[in-house]
Amino acid sequence: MSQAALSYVHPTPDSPWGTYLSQVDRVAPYLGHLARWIETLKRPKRALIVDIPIELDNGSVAHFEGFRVQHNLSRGPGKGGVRYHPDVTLEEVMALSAWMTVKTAAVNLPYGGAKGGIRIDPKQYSRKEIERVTRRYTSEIGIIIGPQQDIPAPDVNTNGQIMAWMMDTYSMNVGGTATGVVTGKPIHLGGSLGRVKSTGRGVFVTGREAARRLGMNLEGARVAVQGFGNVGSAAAELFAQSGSKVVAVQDHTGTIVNEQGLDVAALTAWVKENGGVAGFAGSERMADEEFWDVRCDILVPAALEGVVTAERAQRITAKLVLEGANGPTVPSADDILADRGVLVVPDVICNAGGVTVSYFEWVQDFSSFFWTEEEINVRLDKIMVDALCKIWDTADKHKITLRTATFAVACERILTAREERGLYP
Ligand SMILES: NC(=O)C1=CN([C@@H]2O[C@H](COP(=O)(O)OP(=O)(O)OC[C@H]3O[C@@H](n4cnc5c(N)ncnc54)[C@H](O)[C@@H]3O)[C@@H](O)[C@H]2O)C=CC1
Ligand SMILES: O=C(O)CCC(=O)C(=O)O
Repeated sequence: MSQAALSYVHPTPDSPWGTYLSQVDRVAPYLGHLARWIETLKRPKRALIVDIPIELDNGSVAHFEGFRVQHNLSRGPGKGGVRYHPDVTLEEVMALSAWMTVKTAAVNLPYGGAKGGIRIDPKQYSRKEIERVTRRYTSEIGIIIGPQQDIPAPDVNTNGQIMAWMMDTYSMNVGGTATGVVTGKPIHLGGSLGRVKSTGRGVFVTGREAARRLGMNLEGARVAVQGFGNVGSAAAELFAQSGSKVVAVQDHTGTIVNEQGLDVAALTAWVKENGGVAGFAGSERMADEEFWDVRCDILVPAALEGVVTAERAQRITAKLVLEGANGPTVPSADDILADRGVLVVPDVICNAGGVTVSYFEWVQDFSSFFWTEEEINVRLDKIMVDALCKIWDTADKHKITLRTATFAVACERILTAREERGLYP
């Protein structure tokens, strides 16, 4: 019997939750007897909405909406980042948490999926105000997070400092230092070497493997990157180090191009100093919409959801799309790219490097024994390559896209755990 749709969200075909539901529907034929559990994936286990009141620096009081959604906990504690953005909604956080469930299973980490967010533009607030927002949010979601329950991490507009405040607030509330409650922390507070660049590194590793299988040489390959934050900048740096030419970069301040290849190290320093790519000396400015027409071999969307629309999918010149962002491609665009022979390495495997090194951080925190950066990068590389290999074989076997294949591998693991744990009578 088909189940009623959730009453508290109203997804459209291209909205984040609508996109996710369509991805789940596409995997159903490949799940065999486990398909009877599929409804589990279509509703979050738990969604918490919190009010975050803080005193602003000018003495007035402001309220912010905060969310923490635990989509699925069948394979272990919840895991997933916290986003600070003015457009955050419950529906978006639900989708992001669901993609975490699929992602952690795709790389076989012992986690479920969760995500959090606060509806705030952090650029409008002082450091002290952001600290107050973070501490109040952490206290409010403290009833459902914990090293064995749900472990937040950085996402858009959050970073190691915010994780340090979250760790400190949670620790104060439980009465003892609990480093394992969040990952992506500063190194001297139990953070892991390699975590900051791990998501971008994972994007590069899956890109390198996909390019090899496509017979594409990275040396001289033209790369366009949307989003030059944690994920986009680290991926761009590794492509540049491999001899690729990063010809275009877009962020919230504008779009820049250089036919000869941008100096990625200099651009990174510029963005750190100036807050965005606009005005970078070694480049020309381009109209934002033209980014999607840039002649390139590899396209890396590494900003926000829903940017690869059906219309843009017709124009993209790349042969390989590496989804650094979560949910950048809407389902209709996915179909167009597949028909045009453009290979998409989907978010749920492509950007899994971050959560993989978060897992390493969590393990290191529990054992209080820390690994070298080389050990971390070698282990990360192996996990990503092995996972992609299994997904590729599944795609070949069923003649399906890498996205549906990733869902097939992951959902089999999630629903097997669901079945083995059973239902409480
Ligand atoms: N940080 C992490 O470890 C992980 C992040 N992701 C995903 O990667 C994506 C980027 O995350 P981060 O790099 O961490 O965030 P970030 O906050 O470090 O950077 C975000 C980037 O997106 C750009 N951006 C924002 N709005 C834009 C717009 N309208 N047009 C073009 N660019 C825009 C910003 O200027 C910035 O360069 C998100 O989808 C996130 O969920 C996925 C896995 C892990
Ligand atoms: O590092 C983590 O735990 C989660 C990172 C994240 O939010 C993501 O992969 O989208």
